[in-house]
Amino acid sequence: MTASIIDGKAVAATLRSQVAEGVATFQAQTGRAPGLAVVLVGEDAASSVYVRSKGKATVAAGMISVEHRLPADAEQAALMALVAALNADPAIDGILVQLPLPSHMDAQAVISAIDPNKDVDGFHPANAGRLATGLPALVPCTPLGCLMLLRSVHPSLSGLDAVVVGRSNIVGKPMAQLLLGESCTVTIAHSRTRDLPARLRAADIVVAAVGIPQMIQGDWIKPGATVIDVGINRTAAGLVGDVDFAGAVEVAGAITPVPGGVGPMTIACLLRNTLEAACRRDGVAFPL
Ligand SMILES: Nc1nc(=O)c2c([nH]1)NC[C@@H]1CN(c3ccc(C(=O)N[C@@H](CCC(=O)O)C(=O)O)cc3)C=[N+]21
Repeated sequence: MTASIIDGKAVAATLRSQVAEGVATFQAQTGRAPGLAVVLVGEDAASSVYVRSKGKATVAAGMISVEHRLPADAEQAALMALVAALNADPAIDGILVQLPLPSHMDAQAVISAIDPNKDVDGFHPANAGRLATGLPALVPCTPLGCLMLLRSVHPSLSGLDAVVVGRSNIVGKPMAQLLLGESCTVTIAHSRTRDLPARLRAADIVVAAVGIPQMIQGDWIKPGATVIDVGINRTAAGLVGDVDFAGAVEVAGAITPVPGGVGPMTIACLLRNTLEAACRRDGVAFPL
C-alpha cells in the first residue's frame, strides 16, 4: 500500500482564501482591517523562516501586519512594556511573541502578560484552560491545522485510536485536547514512554511532534493509518520531519509531507485566529 499524500499547501490555500473573504466582510462591517503584531527577540533560524512567510500571508489576506524587533540582549522589562502597549493598542487584534525567547527571559511570564483575547497563538493559560474545559478558546495554530488536515481525511474521528508523540504546551497537549474533543481515544507518548513502536502500531492516527529528525520508523506505523508529521528539522539532507517519510509512505493510508504539510496550515490558522480575535473584539460574527 502507498499512502495518499495530504496536501497541506492546498488545504492552507483554501483556508487563507476563506479568511480573506472574512476579512473583507469584517472591514465592511467595522470600517477597519484586523491587525496582527509579531514580536521577535534576537535571531532564531526557525522563527525567521516563519516570519518571512507569515508577513506576506497576513498582508495577502487583507490584514495589517506589524513587526517589532528587540535585540537578543533586551531586558525582560522592555518586552513586557511592549506587550502592554500592544494589549492597549485598539488597532491590534492579535499578538504573537516568537518562541523560543533568549534564555535570560521568562517565556511563561511573557505569555501570561498577553491579553488572552489577543493571544492568537493560544498559549495563554486562560486559553489552554478554556480548550481543556470545552469553552470557546483561541486554539494553538499548529494543532488546529493538524486537526483540519485530519478532518480532510476522516470526516468523523469518533472512536479512532490516536497517539500524539510529544507533550509540549505548544503542540502535544493542545493536540490531545482537540482529538479528545473529536471523541478519539488519545494517548500522549513522550521520551519516557516504554515501547513506543508497539503503541504506534495500534494507532489509527499518529501525530508526531518530538523534534527528532526521522525518529518514527515506517514499520512502527499501522497499515492504513493517518500520519501527521509536525516536525521541521533542518539536516544536512535538507528539511525533514519527525517521521521517516520514505518508510512510512509505504505503510500508511495518508501522510503529510515536510515541507508542504503542517507548516503552511500553521500560518493559515494564525490568520484565522487573528480574524476570530478581531470579530470577537468588535462583536461581529466570525464566519469560519
Ligand atoms: N509564538 C510562536 N508561534 C509559532 O507558531 C512559532 C514560533 N513562535 N516560533 C517558531 C515556530 C516555527 N513555526 C513555523 C510555522 C510554519 C512553517 C512553515 O510554513 N513551513 C513551510 C516551509 C518550510 C521551509 O521551506 O523552510 C513548510 O513546512 O512547508 C515553519 C515554521 C512557527 N513557530
